[in-house]
Amino acid sequence: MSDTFTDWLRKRSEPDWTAATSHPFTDALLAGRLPADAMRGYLVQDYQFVDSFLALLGSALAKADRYASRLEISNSIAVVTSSENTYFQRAFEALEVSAADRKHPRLDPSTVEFRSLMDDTNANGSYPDVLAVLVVAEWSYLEWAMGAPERLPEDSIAAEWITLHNNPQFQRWVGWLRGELDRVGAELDERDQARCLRLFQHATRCERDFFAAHWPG
Ligand SMILES: Cc1ncc(CN)c(N)n1
Repeated sequence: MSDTFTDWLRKRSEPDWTAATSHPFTDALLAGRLPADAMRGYLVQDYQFVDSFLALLGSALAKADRYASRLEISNSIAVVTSSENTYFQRAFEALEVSAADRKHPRLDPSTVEFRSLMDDTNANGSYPDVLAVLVVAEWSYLEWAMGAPERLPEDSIAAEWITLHNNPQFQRWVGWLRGELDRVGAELDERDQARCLRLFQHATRCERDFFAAHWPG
């Protein structure tokens, strides 16, 4: 069977893709041996990531070429703004994150870089461009989280972060998102496909660097 557009994007993003999806940070998270300080720092920065990520989902919603796609995207927006948001609030309580760090933490350079990629794609990108960045953010998370052992970490903050990213609804969403980029990507000319590839590669490096910034090893 021939490669889909997203298979091609991913292959052309190696070795960064593998570095982002089998990082020592996620290996430790899955094994239940990630230090609480590392998880706290990561989640504080990730909450800032989620702000721009949500705006990027909104950009996809606005730029989509059909109503059925808008419905799929709005389902994902509902998850980010409900179960994922309450997860952050509970995790911040459990990890004793200060009010200042919940709202206005000092941003790590890896957060700044990822946010500016998302904000720029939101402001200037086409629908396929936006999808390219979203696909990396969601597919890479699905991939590491699917490596979860049968016995999840006892720590509920770690366990829940894993299941948020490998549950059947999330698997279905990532499958849809990839299919959507395969659909609209097939219509692009070579120049526009190359721009999607550059965005995909940039987002993959951002994912790798985000984990590296919080890995104490
Ligand atoms: C950095 C990052 N990338 C992706 C995801 C999954 N939406 C996330 N929560 N954080």
